[in-house]
Amino acid sequence: MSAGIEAADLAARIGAQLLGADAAGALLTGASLDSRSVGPGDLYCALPGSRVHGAAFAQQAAQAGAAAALTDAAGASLCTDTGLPVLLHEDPRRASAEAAALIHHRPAERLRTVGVTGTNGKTSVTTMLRSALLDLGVPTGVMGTSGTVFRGADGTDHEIATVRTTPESPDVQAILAQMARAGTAVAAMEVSSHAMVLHRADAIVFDAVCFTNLSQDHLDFHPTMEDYFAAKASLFAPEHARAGVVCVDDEWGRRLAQSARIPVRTFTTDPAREADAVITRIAPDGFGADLRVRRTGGEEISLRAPLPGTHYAANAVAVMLLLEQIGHEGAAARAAIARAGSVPGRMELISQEPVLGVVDFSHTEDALRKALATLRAVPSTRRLIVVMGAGGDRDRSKRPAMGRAAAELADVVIVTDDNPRSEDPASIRAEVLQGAHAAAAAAEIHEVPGRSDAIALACALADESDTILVAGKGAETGQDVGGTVLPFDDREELRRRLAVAPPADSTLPPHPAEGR
Ligand SMILES: CC(=O)N[C@H]1[C@@H](OP(=O)(O)OP(=O)(O)OC[C@H]2O[C@@H](n3ccc(=O)[nH]c3=O)[C@H](O)[C@@H]2O)O[C@H](CO)[C@@H](O)[C@@H]1O[C@H](C)C(=O)N[C@@H](C)C(=O)N[C@H](CCC(=O)O)C(=O)O
Ligand SMILES: Nc1ncnc2c1ncn2[C@@H]1O[C@H](COP(=O)(O)OP(=O)(O)OP(=O)(O)O)[C@@H](O)[C@H]1O
Ligand SMILES: N[C@H](CCC[C@H](N)C(=O)O)C(=O)O
Ligand SMILES: [Mg+2]
Repeated sequence: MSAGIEAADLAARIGAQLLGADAAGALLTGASLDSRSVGPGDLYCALPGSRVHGAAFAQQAAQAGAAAALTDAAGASLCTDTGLPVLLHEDPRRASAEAAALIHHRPAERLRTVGVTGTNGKTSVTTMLRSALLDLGVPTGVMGTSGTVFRGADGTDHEIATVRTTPESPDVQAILAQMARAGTAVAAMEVSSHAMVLHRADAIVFDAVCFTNLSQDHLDFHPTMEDYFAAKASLFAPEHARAGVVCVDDEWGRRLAQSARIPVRTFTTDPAREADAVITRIAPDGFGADLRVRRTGGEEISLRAPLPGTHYAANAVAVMLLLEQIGHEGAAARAAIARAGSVPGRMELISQEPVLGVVDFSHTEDALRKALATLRAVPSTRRLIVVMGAGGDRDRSKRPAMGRAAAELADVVIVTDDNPRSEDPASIRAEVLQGAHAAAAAAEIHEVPGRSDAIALACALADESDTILVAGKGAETGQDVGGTVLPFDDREELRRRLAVAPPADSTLPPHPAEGR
């Protein structure tokens, strides 16, 4: 089905006023809210931003072939000046999702959709879900931090290089349309809190949604944890989803289970708690774990988590419950989870001996604590060495908390850089170090500017039976310094320093390389 709707029809359906002579018949075949990616026939969504009004770029969008603009009163004159037909709406950001859905003929209704939210675990759960569904023979796509990949009905894999955890709504709708056209049966996507506030995942009623957990992050964008929670919780409403799965390990999840306006099933890693699925036993096995799970009614089932730690046990159960909600139940679905394999850059095993080397995307205090506690529990671990830092132009208040967590749980902490972006790397390190030094712990603390040198120091300090965790960047392939992204991959760097051979090809089509 090819995209397209006439401007007058679109304006009527989104409740916009249409301005411009001869505007009614303009055919809109795509949409974009960034003038730099507008193509011929697109609706340019000129939105008010935090820095500038998108209408300032309407001329550029018109030159690139836009067929109309969607904007608010503040952007109207700049848009009409271009001569383009203008759809005037009081909330153009919200309207752009609905407009893009209409232009693409509501793609979310042409496949099954799963949305995963929570501070940590979104990429892990969507990736594990994709692996399990592919194993079950279901052509599946994922959209998230690691980019977008999807399998068509003919078995062909496609890749789209998306950058955000949740792309902008016109991109989300265009990608879902591509998936639907290719015959993808299930689309699993990460839904960030930014996405909920900025209406990126509007105009989708997910068949199933999942809440993994909430802990401190993004307090640069959200004024309070309550606001951050409210953004994520808003996904659990009939206009966004039909059914949900909620981890009730933390207080936020318990509140969500009570307040959700859609039916939800709950799960927990705490055997003392009540839930629809309770993990009663986690038996580490290799670099994964065998789980026992108690279901409603008391039935006990077995499930394999492909990665270690209580958090990956929780993720495996989340995947099991999501599969149930989209019609894949029982032993076959559980066997597919067991075969799911690993998640790039998440507790990724780089070497096993003489040093256990692991790369993980822990970039919050909670994730760092989980990763360090998991590695501490590995019987072969003698000393635990962590290389970590915190991102620039992101929540500053998490930096000391991350430093403190590292110093409390590791024996050696090497504080280094992690995408300083526009900030001074030394001042970011100072904030992390302040937390590390404040910890009531005896950890040895080093500051090493330059991530490559930091990883080198970790490898030099490691003796036989020590464990190295390189935290924060996971599968990222670049280091953003002052807006320039320099090639950098923790996994390659650690492999090189430990003189480990790169892994054999995975059987799954790879995710596109993560940007930053
Ligand atoms: C904080 C945040 O999310 N800001 C988003 C917001 O930017 P803004 O309001 O500052 O936009 P602006 O720079 O004032 O520009 C106004 C408008 O002009 C447009 N523009 C601007 C310049 C130009 O040349 N042409 C053009 O059309 C912009 O696309 C925008 O629509 O609206 C823009 C699009 O309208 C988004 O691209 C932008 O995301 C920026 C890039 C961003 O970095 N977001 C990150 C923090 C983010 O979304 N992260 C979450 C993290 C998830 C997680 O970790 O859980 C994610 O989902 O990825
Ligand atoms: N269920 C979980 N609970 C807590 N921590 C987790 C969980 N799952 C994964 N983690 C930790 O969080 C890190 C990030 O995981 P993942 O990439 O899956 O999260 P995300 O929600 O997609 O993050 P982002 O917001 O950056 O997209 C992992 O490397 C791991 O350390
Ligand atoms: N989705 C997260 C990723 C953070 C990754 C970390 N390496 C950093 O740069 O802070 C964010 O944009 O906040
Ligand atoms: Mg993610």
